[in-house]
Amino acid sequence: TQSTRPQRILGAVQQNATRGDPRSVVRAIDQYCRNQEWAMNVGDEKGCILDSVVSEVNPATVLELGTYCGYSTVRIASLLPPHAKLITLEFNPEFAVIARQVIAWAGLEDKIQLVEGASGDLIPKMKEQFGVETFDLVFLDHWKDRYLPDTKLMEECGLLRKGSVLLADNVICPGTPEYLEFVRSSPRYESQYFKSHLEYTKVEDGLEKSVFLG
Ligand SMILES: O=C(NCCCOCn1ccc2cnccc21)c1cc(-c2ccc(F)cc2)cc(O)c1O
Ligand SMILES: [Mg+2]
Repeated sequence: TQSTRPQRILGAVQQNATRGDPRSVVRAIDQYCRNQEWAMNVGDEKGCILDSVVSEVNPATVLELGTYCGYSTVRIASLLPPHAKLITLEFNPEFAVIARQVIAWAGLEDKIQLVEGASGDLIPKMKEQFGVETFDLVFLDHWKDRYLPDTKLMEECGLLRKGSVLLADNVICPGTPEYLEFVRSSPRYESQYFKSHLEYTKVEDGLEKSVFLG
């Protein structure tokens, strides 16, 4: 029976990455997706921008919306201080099955909690079910038309504090026009655009970093 793209990405990790070495997992996925078949990981170029923001924020609590195969999950978690926690939400059960194995290969299970379901349902349960107060960093990489409603929902649920950083992937391609308009015009956010390219291509894309001002 035909394998799926996520299954082939997991295979590339198991064949080319060293167990317990997150950076080798990241490298193996980038090499596979650049040389064999494209996949919607944040990728190496935007990944460097992601790394710099994670290192600058040095977050104790991270929320990732959109796990896919766990590439950015592993990339972020590999930079977190001890005892820091990353919660990642994935809607697609098949992606979740693969991501759990990629996260395990990287040896980062203790820092990462993968939760399956829709952000609109799970965000209101964050405090009671996952013991979260507020998030220091949120990486938005899920359905592009959910970035704005979920940002408003996180505000309403008291999950953002003065200084919380939102980092959004794909603000140009596929694009998140309503989200961009909101964070760039709202007095409650200080936004900055990091120009880059769509993963593994020459197409323009970028990350938008928005600091919640409270
Ligand atoms: O679509 C993309 N990502 C989203 C996946 C579904 O996410 C669904 N999803 C994941 C948690 C979650 C929680 N609640 C609801 C939905 C939830 C995505 C797409 C492209 C892309 C660019 C050019 C193309 F020609 C084709 C595709 C690039 C990216 O970097 C992306 O991230
Ligand atoms: Mg993306």
